[in-house]
Amino acid sequence: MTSQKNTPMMEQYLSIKKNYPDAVLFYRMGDFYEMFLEDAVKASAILEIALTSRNKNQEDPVPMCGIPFRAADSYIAKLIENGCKVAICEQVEDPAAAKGLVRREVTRVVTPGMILNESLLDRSSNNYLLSLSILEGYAGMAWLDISTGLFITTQSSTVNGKVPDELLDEAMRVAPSEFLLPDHFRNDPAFNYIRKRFPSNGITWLERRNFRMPDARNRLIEHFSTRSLKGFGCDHLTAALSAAGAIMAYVHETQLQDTNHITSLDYHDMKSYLVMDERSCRNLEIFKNIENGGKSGTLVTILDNTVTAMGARLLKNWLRYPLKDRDSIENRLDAVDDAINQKSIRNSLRSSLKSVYDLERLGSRISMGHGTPRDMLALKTSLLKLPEIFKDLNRLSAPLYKGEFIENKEDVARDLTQLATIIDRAVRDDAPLATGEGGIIKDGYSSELDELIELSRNGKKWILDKGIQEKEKTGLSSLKIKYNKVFGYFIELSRTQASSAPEHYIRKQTLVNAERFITEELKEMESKILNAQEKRASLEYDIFCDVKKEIVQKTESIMKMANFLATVDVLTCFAHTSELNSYVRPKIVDSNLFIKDGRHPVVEKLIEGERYVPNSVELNDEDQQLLIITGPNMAGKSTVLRQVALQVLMAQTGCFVPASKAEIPVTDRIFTRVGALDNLAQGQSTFMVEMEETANIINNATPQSLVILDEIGRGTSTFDGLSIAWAVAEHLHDLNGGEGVKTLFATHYHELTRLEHLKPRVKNYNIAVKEFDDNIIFLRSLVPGATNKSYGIQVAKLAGIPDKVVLRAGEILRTIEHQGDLLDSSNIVEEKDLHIDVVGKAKSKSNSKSKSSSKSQSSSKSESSSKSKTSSKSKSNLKLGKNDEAVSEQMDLFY
Ligand SMILES: Nc1ncnc2c1ncn2[C@@H]1O[C@H](COP(=O)(O)OP(=O)(O)OP(=O)(O)O)[C@@H](O)[C@H]1O
Repeated sequence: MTSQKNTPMMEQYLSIKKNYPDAVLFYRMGDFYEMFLEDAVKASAILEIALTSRNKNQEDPVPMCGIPFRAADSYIAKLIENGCKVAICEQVEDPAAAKGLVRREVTRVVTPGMILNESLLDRSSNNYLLSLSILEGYAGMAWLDISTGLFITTQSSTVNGKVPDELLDEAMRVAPSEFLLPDHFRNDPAFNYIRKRFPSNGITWLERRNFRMPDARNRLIEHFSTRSLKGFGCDHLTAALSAAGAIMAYVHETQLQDTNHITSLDYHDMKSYLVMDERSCRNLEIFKNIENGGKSGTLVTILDNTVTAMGARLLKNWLRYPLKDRDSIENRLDAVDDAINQKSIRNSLRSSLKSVYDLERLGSRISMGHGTPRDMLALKTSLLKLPEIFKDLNRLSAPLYKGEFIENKEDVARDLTQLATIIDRAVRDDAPLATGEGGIIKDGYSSELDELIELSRNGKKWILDKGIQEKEKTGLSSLKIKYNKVFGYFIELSRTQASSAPEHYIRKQTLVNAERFITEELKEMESKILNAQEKRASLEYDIFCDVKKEIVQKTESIMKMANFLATVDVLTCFAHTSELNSYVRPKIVDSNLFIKDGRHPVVEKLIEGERYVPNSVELNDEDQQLLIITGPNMAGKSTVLRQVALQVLMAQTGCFVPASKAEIPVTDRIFTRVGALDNLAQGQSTFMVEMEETANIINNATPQSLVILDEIGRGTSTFDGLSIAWAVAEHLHDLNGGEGVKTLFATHYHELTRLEHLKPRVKNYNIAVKEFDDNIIFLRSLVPGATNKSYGIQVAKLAGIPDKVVLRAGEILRTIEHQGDLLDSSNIVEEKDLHIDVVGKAKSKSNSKSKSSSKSQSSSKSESSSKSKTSSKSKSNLKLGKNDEAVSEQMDLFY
């Protein structure tokens, strides 16, 4: 489009648009946001709205589409979901007062990580923007939730100049909706990881200068109005500050308004928390289930009985970062204990907290200039609940309820009481959502406003009264005050009385029977009445802004209180959930883990038609550090494994646990290798994922870790798998200079149970079942000792595999068990030789003589093949089930 052809409006549009090339520009025109050119083509397709054009009849029509400004939120949400950014361009002067084209400016840019609108956010989740930077041998990371002001940073040493895995894992845990990466790394393979793992999350490439030090640091200092960042404990962490400073630059660039609600930068010391990588979070179904990524069947849904949105978010953060400091864990447990014992206080607290709105997001919205009168009312309602809440808290004894960790507690309390009073005095209880039409401010707050309200309410009455007063004063009986569009209000006298009109009456019109006059007072009043509504709305808006300023000044106090109330909410929620589900207080110990009658917190709630069978587990550093757990499919091996991991996690979060007694040692990492979660979409095979996870465990587990291994080696040939499983079990036992690591190892490789005799701290357990005819009954209890049966075929039958196939599998299994050589197919009776008799038993048509001769032949064959192939480790040496001596013998070779 050439500039000669452009209208002034289009010129204005293009000059604004050029600063926001990667955003869809919402250009405000009256009651609509219009989009033009490529933006219109793109947005109309996503939003499914009509694409029209400006200058239709000209050679070069401009594609356009529009949406009503009142409905903008839902359209913005749809564009964001589709990976777009939206720049909102408003009219920044009154169109009526504007000379020529109305001035317009972009007032904010909405990106996936920069959402403030409540309707676009999940109340119980933080919405993070995360940035990464590499500087001077360190990788820094910072993440911000602009909707709550939570701002965190951390850093680690780089590995071969790259972002280390621990930081990338952390990024996965944070799960941001938008990444901010340095532009100069656009082609750096180190960042492929992010591109691969977060294909649907927006990546914004930011110019290098935003990450540069010392500018990044200075930006932060300026924002927090501090002299250094020492108070935040991160003044020396250059890479962390580079990442955080870049976030701040992006905030300034996109928000274009105050961000006072970002009151601190928290340094996240990864070493202070129990580490659980993203895969383990998935494996243990803490936040998302494995089946479809939804919330059902997750730990968080069982534990989350919080009553505020802030509490729900904090609970997730606590679960994401369980503590490692024993005193801090005990502090939380004390508080939960206290609230369990004081049921009536707890109930009263939870009922008060229910009336507390989302202070973090309210505070943020108001501070960024988006607050509505209703937000103020919500803030007031919440603040007015504080005295009741603190009265209850004072009746509890645990230190965490005392709010002692609220810095300058007295100032905060005073600030918030003042604020509640100001809002209460100023804002009407029935204030509207919007600020444009008045009806916000209470009578009596401002005499000027009262007069305006009085005028707009009683304007007509004033005129009527004025007419009566004038009539009385002048004694002119025909005097009337009337109104028309031409003159506004005027006084009308009959022709006969018109000559007696007082001198200050100004003649305006002569009619056949009457004369019309105005007076200065009447005109003054008229303009007051006619403008009253408009003036009232504008004065109310000014007062509303004044109240807003008061609130903004106290943002820090609001945020501190929000955080405190969220903590109280989570602690009382833990108490409520623990009582509801009969959890017990775990004893935090030094080394040995002991859980008596433990239950899986989720499975116990979800199983139907069966009672949950509790199980006890002990892991110690003397004689049972690595438990080999065998048992049939479906017996409950995975459930026991996960329940132990979840109990450790719950205990270190500060929650009670589902057991009759629990001693939990402070654990530094929980590693899990559970099931087969394919990462095919990311180009990794099931086996590759399994081995990567196993390698991660072997390389990083410490004596304080807990390792959960569920059937490793399953994704490859049985012989390879068994060998790997065996070697991994040995390695974990001998890890850390022989100290070993607490491990629960569930397996179908029964050969592994031999390790109990070979390694001092290995102990066999199995999940008991009862055989009954050809069926099994699951007893679900974990008992000492090994089992050597898988009952896979019985389970297949339970799962609905057709009888014919089940019977055939049984026949094959028996043959293999007797002959011992899987690959020698000549041992397997031909399928056509099988038939199913009326009672469902499979029989071979071959007579017993031929069967036994074939058996003896194959067994001698098997023996010779076993001998000849041992050294070459051929797969044909595979033995399954009871017949495992050969494999065990081979394993013995390693000792
Ligand atoms: N202690 C228990 N009490 C009652 N039901 C249980 C218990 N443990 C497990 N279950 C039930 O058994 C089902 C199967 O358990 P799980 O997946 O742990 O078995 P598994 O032994 O790991 O099976 P596989 O070897 O096939 O993976 C669970 O989904 C649950 O419904």
